[in-house]
Amino acid sequence: MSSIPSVNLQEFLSDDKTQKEKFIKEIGSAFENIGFVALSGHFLSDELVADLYEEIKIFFNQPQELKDSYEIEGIGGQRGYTSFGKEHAKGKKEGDLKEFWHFGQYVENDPKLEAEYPDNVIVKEQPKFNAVGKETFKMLEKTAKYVLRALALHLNLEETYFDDYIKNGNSILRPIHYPPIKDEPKNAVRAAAHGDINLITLLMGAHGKGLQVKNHNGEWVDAIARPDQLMINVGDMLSRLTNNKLKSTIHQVVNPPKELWGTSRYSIPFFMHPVSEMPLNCLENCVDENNPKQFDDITAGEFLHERLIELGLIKK
Ligand SMILES: O=C(O)CCC(=O)C(=O)O
Ligand SMILES: [Fe+2]
Repeated sequence: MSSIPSVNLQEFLSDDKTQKEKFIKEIGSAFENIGFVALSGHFLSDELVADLYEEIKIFFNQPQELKDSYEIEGIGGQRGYTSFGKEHAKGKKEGDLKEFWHFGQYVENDPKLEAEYPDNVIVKEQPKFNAVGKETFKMLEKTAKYVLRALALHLNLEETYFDDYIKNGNSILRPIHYPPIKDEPKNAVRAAAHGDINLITLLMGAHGKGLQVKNHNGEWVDAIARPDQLMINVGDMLSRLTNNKLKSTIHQVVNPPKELWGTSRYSIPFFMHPVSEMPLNCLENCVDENNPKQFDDITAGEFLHERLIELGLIKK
């Protein structure tokens, strides 16, 4: 049995109060313990998922020169292409063995945020690439909104507590390509051990081996989802907000055994971020004598900036 619990979002969306409460309890306790859950009943269709994989595989297969023309200077890799080996985990000097693309927020009715966020980058060679990315972004954002509503109820907050913070939030959809491995990597893995920065992450593509999660005993356990499930985890922002009641669990993507070095891995995380002004100050009802406040007050924007420097994506 996998140590990552499974939940079905349709239970939360049903009119049956018992089903709804069951979902809240299950996801709440999963996030207080292992920090990860496999979720079915989301808003992505099989067709959309297949279309996005097709588009990103075409893109990552393009000549390096063409991909490099989509790497934009001065925006900390927040949109468009980031080349192989550039990002490293916090505290590590070796780059991860991956290249990736970033789709960002499609701001609606908010000129201030439109000016704050970098524009999405259009891939001219692939007419469907951007439309498919945008649709996937929207469906994952909608899924994440309901997951956060369930978590708000679990935390004894208003159900819609997160709604205004995530509307036009600084979220990122990141298709990743881990290329075939040619030479024995020196101290580098596909993705070194890290916690995610954001509120929650929704990951497509966790149905092959590779992703591992560190449990309470410090052991690495495989995190494998069924093809119809998204892997969802708590990020550092939500852990700070809840004074670590919800756990942002360290995870990594290991290199495959040598006989599989010739194969690529593709995965597509959606990092749900709030708007930069959201305070991540520990919630009052998560602090008491037994759980003293563990984190300094900070906004989401300040926290993100700090991390992008630590990951090597922005220079100080
Ligand atoms: O590729 C994966 O399965 C996970 C990637 C990941 O953890 C991340 O990009 O934050
Ligand atoms: Fe991650």
